[in-house]
Amino acid sequence: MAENTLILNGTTVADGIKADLAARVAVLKENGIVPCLATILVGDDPSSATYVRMKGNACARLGMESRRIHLGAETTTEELIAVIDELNADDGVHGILLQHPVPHQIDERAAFEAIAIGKDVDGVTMLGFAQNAFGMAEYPSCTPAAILTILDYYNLPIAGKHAVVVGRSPILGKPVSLMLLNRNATVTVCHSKTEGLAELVRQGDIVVAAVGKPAFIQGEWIKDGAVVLDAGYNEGNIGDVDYEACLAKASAITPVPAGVGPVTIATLLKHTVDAAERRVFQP
Ligand SMILES: Nc1nc(=O)c2c([nH]1)NC[C@@H]1CN(c3ccc(C(=O)N[C@@H](CCC(=O)O)C(=O)O)cc3)C=[N+]21
Repeated sequence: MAENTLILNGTTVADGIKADLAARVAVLKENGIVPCLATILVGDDPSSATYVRMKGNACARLGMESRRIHLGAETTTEELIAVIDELNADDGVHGILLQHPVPHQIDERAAFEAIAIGKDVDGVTMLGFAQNAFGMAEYPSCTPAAILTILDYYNLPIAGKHAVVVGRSPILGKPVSLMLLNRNATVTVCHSKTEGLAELVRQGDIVVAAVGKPAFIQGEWIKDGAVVLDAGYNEGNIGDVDYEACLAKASAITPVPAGVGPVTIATLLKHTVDAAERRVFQP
């Protein structure tokens, strides 16, 4: 393989999504509505702050509104839920994103569950997850949805393929596994306790890296001609895939940066516009 590996350009995919959204935002504004995403950041983790800032900036560039809520590192679960309840009740807010991870004293699951289903544009609630598992979600988790959007944009087949997902987190590995299954892939889900990981990854026609360990997926693990999607976002903009080594084996691969990340953000904006349209056009 190697010579003609297709670089899956997430920036191009995201630009297409955002161009479509700009027209929809304009129509909403004619109807007196500015789509609004509320982002909640708890604590002072610098990379989380960067991602949240990128989400707010992306809203601004599209003429959308964003409310950035920044809570202290000592915030309790009750205080966080009280903030979420206020945003749930606020008609000016269409989508709510609670940035993961939150400080350890907070019950993150309880906080996610507090988000009203109609505003769960990030697909983090149990009901949103269950709807997604049945292929019926209005707002599937953004990074999993971004991965499927990239595959579809490049017309890469999913049905009948063996997809190997490395990682099983509630907003990434687990939902993307179910979404690939719903598209008729045969799915293997690997994780930190998996035995014989390299052998399993080697069977993948599609490999999704969602582990959270820099450059973890090795080139020797990649089957010749596999499609590799890197959903990792480690310190220093390093993905979960050993990029050069996997590039040499893959038929197509997402880089980091400019792969899955920008499509994740565009998906979040799209879901927020969807939510605003539902409020205006089907109240
Ligand atoms: N509730 C929740 N939902 C999330 O969707 C969520 C989250 N929590 N916590 C953290 C991760 C991470 N994440 C990223 C999104 C975009 C880029 C991204 O666009 N990165 C740029 C580069 C970043 C840079 O230039 O610094 C790129 O890949 O091109 C990265 C990371 C969303 N996450």
